Amino acid sequence: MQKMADGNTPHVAIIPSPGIGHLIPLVELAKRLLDNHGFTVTFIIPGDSPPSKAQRSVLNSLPSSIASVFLPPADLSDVPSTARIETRISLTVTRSNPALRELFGSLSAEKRLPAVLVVDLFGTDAFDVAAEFHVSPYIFYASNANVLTFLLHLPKLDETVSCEFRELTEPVIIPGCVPITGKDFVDPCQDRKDESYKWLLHNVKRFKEAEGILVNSFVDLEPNTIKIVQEPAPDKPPVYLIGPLVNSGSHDADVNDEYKCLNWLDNQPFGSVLYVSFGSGGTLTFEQFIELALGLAESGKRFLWVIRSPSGIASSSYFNPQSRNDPFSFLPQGFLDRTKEKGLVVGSWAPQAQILTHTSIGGFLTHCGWNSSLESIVNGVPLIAWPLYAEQKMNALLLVDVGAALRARLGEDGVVGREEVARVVKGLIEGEEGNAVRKKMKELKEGSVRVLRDDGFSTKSLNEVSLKWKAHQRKIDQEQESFL
Ligand SMILES: O=c1ccn([C@@H]2O[C@H](COP(=O)(O)OP(=O)(O)O[C@H]3O[C@H](CO)[C@@H](O)[C@H](O)[C@H]3O)[C@@H](O)[C@H]2O)c(=O)[nH]1
Repeated sequence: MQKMADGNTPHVAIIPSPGIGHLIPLVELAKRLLDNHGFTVTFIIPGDSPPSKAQRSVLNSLPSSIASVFLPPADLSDVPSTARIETRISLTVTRSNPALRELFGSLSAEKRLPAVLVVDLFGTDAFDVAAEFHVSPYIFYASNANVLTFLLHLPKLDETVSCEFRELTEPVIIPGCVPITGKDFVDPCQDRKDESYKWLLHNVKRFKEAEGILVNSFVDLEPNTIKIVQEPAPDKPPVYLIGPLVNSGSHDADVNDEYKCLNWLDNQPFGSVLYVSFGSGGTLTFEQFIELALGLAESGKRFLWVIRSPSGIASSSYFNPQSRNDPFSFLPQGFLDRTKEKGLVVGSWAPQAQILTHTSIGGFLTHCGWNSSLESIVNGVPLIAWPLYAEQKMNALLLVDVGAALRARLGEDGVVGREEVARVVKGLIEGEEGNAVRKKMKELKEGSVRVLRDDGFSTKSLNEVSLKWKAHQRKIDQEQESFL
């Protein structure tokens, strides 16, 4: 355990559920709470195995006033290996409650109990422990207000729709949301009999127990949704838009890869390179991997592609971004030679935050993970949406709807063919449609700067939350005093 909060300093505990995509924005939240609001922060990390290299590298990069406590691994030995990621993530948090209770017990004995516990989408069972210690429960929703609105509506959909959502023939209209077909609902909703759906519903039903929900989005990106999601309603906690909180470090990138990527980008023309990456865990099928490779080559455009060994399960690298096999061995024969003038291919992990700020980058082909989407937006980099799993199809709909992304279209066989890859890549980098997206991205980038100024929308929202948290800290401190 690293240094922990001193008594009397406002103290927040954060539980990121497993997955780097959940940890990274919470780390940025912690830094903001420390720098702008004088909080000390303790990360409490649950897992079902010892912490990964990626987790350690992210947490080790933090200032010493942000502490980290790794809870003992939760026992998931009875969970089938075929269980979906949402099931594993939720169970890990739920089964870590005894260890969390013990930790809060010792913090309380030392008068260092946090005023607030922040969890993410899959962490609401930790509210049981928060309630026992009078710690105020909050949710940090790491994706956008559009998907949050959908999730808040999910219990009602669950009651009113009897078939599988994917069988619905009409798009579902939810006030404040982009119209959405059942097939594009978040992944765990694709099979209502699966445990992952039950866990999602379980967590979402507990959202109402939170004192507030913080969302990593900002007003310019989804103005209509925000108006609706912030309207007070029974069973809906106040919603605060505090984003964009984006990755500011290179974390797990290999230094050689980091140097290779940035050095290569230094030698490319301004705005010419398409960055291609599917986040911390996304993988393509072998067939799709090949079509993407051939399409990139056929486009004739420059690209920086982060590859991972293909797999039949799109989220197969979620808990461990590193490929088990050599991903280069799956590339079409002669590919690297054929594209060496135009392309750079790196394995598994790249310094994405630095790449997206580089002036040679002209576009980002992304799986629409929300962190990647925001990192692109704050740098004004136009997107090609290529969603894979989780809530990424909903993110893609939103990004295309606001004009921030072009969409790579699936063929009838469910694969994006090489011609389509070449079409959409050329369209983004040099086409008229690319210009429109670039223009929109410029506006969004400006908006993302505005909301984070001293008097900006997101800054004011976080100020409001911070005042509430400090008031609760005083109450907790008084309670602890009166026990003496
Ligand atoms: O080579 C890489 C790949 C990723 N990253 C970083 O890792 C993060 C990836 O986050 P994200 O783009 O959101 O993707 P996932 O890791 O897939 O995120 C999970 O969590 C997100 C937030 O809840 C969801 O939006 C996604 O659907 C879900 O898969 C970003 O900060 C990237 O900068 C790197 O630095 N280098």
